[in-house]
Amino acid sequence: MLYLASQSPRRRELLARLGLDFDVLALDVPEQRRPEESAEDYVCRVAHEKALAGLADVDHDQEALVLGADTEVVLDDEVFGKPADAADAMAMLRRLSGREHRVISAVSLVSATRSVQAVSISKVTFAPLPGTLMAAYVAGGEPFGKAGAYAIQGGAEAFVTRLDGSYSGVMGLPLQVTAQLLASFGLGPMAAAGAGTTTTPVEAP
Ligand SMILES: Cc1cn([C@H]2C[C@H](O)[C@@H](COP(=O)(O)OP(=O)(O)OP(=O)(O)O)O2)c(=O)[nH]c1=O
Repeated sequence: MLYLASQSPRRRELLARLGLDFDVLALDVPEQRRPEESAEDYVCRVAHEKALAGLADVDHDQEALVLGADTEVVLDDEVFGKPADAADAMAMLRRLSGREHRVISAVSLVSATRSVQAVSISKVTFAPLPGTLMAAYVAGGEPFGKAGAYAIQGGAEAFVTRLDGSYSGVMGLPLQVTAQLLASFGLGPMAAAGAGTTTTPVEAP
């Protein structure tokens, strides 16, 4: 059985697009970057910890395959997670306004015997955002529960002047690399098609 170790409705919606049956596990894994840890290492570690926590949760199922993912917005080397409150959301949007940032999304897939992971890094550029626009966006509530205080799949699509990378990755689950990871377990559209891969999933430590 495939399990999605995530409370994110976006991840549920995106994974469903691959046409697989899966169950959702509600877990709460702490997200705290370690001193000296690079942004990319941090995102990969958290995705892997979510998958491992999910695997522990379904230890009754010997056939379990668990997918964990993490998404963070990174400006220079600063990681923007989900905003704590409206002031925090405003501060993040002000920093992102008129600049390019990265969105790092990592995916980890674990079974009792094997684990693989992949990371997707997208570059997103925001137009300069008027203060009134940011204030209205925050007041509308969309920033909450979203890394970097925005949703590309929502009103923030109008902020984006350039996206270089994976739209689904920015939304929370990069579907191309996810399909590749699933194919390495013989699942999903890329396995069914016997498709070649452009990125080799790496065995997780
Ligand atoms: C940048 C961006 C993020 N997001 C969301 C995706 C994720 O849900 C969230 C990043 O937080 P995460 O900590 O990656 O995920 P989560 O806490 O929502 O869910 P879980 O840990 O249970 O898997 O931000 C968008 O929906 N749209 C966007 O454009």
